Amino acid sequence: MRKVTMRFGENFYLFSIIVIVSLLGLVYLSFTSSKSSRPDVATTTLWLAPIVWEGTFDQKLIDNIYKPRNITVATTVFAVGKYVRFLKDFLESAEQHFMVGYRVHYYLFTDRPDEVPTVTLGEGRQLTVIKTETSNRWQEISLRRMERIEKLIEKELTGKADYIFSLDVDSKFYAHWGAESLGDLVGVLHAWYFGSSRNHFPYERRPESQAFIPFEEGDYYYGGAVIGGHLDEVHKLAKTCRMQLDVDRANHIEAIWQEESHLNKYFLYNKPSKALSPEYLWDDTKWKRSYLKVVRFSQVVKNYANIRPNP
Ligand SMILES: CC(=O)N[C@H]1[C@@H](OP(=O)(O)OP(=O)(O)OC[C@H]2O[C@@H](n3ccc(=O)[nH]c3=O)[C@H](O)[C@@H]2O)O[C@H](CO)[C@H](O)[C@@H]1O
Ligand SMILES: [Mn+2]
Repeated sequence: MRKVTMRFGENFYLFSIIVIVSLLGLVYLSFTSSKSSRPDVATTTLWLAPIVWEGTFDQKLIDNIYKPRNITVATTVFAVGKYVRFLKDFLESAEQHFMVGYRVHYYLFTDRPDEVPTVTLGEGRQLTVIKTETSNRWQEISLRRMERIEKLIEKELTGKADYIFSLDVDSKFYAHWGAESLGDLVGVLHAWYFGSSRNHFPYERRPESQAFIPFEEGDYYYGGAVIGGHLDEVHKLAKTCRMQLDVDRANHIEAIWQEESHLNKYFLYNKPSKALSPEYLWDDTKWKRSYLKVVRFSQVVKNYANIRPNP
């Protein structure tokens, strides 16, 4: 009889411990899984594409997915006229922070090949200089990128690269920019318009332009300085924007922010599969906001009158 009581006592003790440990486990799990790592910002778009912020991804897990695929990331950079002066900082900082550990092939378009600085590239990284003509209008230099990207993908990249990024050269990398940025079609949320309501976005508002977006439409304002994605998707984007730019040209109209306006129109009807937060396109002149935990890539301060061929 005594033995039975003892066994019951022991079992009860063990049972209580199991219950307490399980409860603590449940509390821990519900706490860690329901708590968003970034409650201060939206981390998905309304069409459930991720918005990439510091704290929303695990770099090791992402590298485990992309590294075995042995991918190549083509990266187009335009340095026409005096913009060659930005190349050194751009390339040196890219070698420190941009897609480190991945194969990167820079395609550098310039009218001044002799002025391209020598920058030591890491393993698996290369640079091809492509001579291109200049223009006496900066707007033209900027918007012509679409057609050059379109042709580059058609003539050069098929079978040689998997992803492509087009990046503004008047910029610098300050921190990690890795495979978390890859996706089928990738746009960046423009730092100056992030958080503004859409009627404040500087979309093209004249219906005569192919880039026209009415006031009651629009999701975000995307920056023209970063366009990315899978080769096929970026080819479709560049070709469509180039065709729309051609129609505008024939109608003697230039969209307010040139190819950036056409890009915004494109993204309105062809939603990006991933959006990069303003961490990926900040501006050195902009006051750092509390949501900005890290600046990865930022536009450097420039004297427009000094470097552009026209006002
Ligand atoms: C931060 C951002 O989203 N910037 C966009 C914005 O102004 P930005 O003021 O950033 O335009 P920008 O002067 O940097 O020109 C865009 C790019 O074109 C190239 N370039 C331009 C002029 C020149 O003389 N030589 C030259 O090489 C260069 O690669 C430069 O980075 O609007 C432009 C279109 O109007 C582009 O969409 C830019 O990407
Ligand atoms: Mn720029």
